[in-house]
Amino acid sequence: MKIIRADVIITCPGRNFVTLKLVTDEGVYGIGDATLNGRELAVASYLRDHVCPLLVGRDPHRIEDTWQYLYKGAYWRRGPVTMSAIAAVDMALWDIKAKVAGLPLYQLLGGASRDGVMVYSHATGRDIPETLDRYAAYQEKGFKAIRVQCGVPGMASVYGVSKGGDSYEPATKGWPEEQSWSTEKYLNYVPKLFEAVREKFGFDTHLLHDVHHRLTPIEAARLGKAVEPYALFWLEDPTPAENQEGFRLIRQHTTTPIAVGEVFNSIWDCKQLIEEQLIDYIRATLTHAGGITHMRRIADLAALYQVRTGCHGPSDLSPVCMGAALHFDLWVPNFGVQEYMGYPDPALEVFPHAWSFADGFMHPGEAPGHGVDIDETLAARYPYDPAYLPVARLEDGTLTNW
Ligand SMILES: O=C(O)C(=O)C[C@H](O)[C@H](O)CO
Repeated sequence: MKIIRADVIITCPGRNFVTLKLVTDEGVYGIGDATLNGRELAVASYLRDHVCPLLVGRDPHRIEDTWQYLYKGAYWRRGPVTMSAIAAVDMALWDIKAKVAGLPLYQLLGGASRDGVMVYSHATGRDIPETLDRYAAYQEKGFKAIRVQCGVPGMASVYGVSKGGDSYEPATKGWPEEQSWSTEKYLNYVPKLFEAVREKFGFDTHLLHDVHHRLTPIEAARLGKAVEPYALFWLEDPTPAENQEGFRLIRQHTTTPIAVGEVFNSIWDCKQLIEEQLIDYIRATLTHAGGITHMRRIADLAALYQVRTGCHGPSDLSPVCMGAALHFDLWVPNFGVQEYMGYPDPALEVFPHAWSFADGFMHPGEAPGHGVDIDETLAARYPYDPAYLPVARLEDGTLTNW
């Protein structure tokens, strides 16, 4: 069996997605997600100009060899662009292998370790009452785990909260939006949100929150300690993780579980955090961290230290990533939770999928492969539309972490 074509498809059904399609001489094809929010064309070019020509003629079954060939063969290792491109190839190859076997992908990984994949969604509001209403609506839909984010008095915009109060999409057209940030206002307010949730809804649903890299280690330690009574499932990205030793300080002060890793793209980014047990959940995911082949290595390392997975799953990773991630989640022994923000209808139409949701759990379905396809005719109706993630400044104008 040979790969005879490798195409990159860029489409914007509500937001931009980059998809790699590998076609074989036997007519079987596979697709992989290569979307890197705000830098989509860099990965598309990496694939089109440097990877696709190398794939034509290769045996699609040699997934490991192809992974090593693209990783070691480039000489220049790691980084989000390279690793997203490798991930797309890897996902497409696993899709092909499972289709040829006539099996859903999770069966090739080792079979199901659970009946369904617990997913969390985002309850966000401009203020606490609005967030509580959204929380109630997600509970009503059956979610067992809910992330909460809300507006902070005195701050014009806050990560995770849309200005109109509807679903949150951070990327904006034109130049990156400039947002302002005050750690003091945030730290003084956010514990009140958790208190209100626990007071109104009790402790039965898992409660999550994303700090989105905004605090220093000692500030994060203070927050983790202050919110211990609300028994969070996790506090995510409390401080930027380039400085992995910084997490020691957080750990010394609080038992609030910590989740990190959505901006990671290789096992090397996770190594110290996992080996020193500085985190409880690893958030790397298939598209940005080298596909199924590499995520399995990260999860296996994490399992040695009782760190569980909590794959990143925002609406800026395509439904292809979501489908493949659900197969991974159904199999991975040290599974924790999977993020699921959902997608606008046009995206779900461009990417027909086999997954399902019921009562807080998702299942990848039994279709051979990863169960997500692309309708190329429909995709062509939604041309690429440049958009950027925002940047954040402190109130005095200093650029800070968004
Ligand atoms: O889903 C999350 O936890 C995020 O933080 C989402 C990120 O802001 C988003 O993926 C950036 O493109």
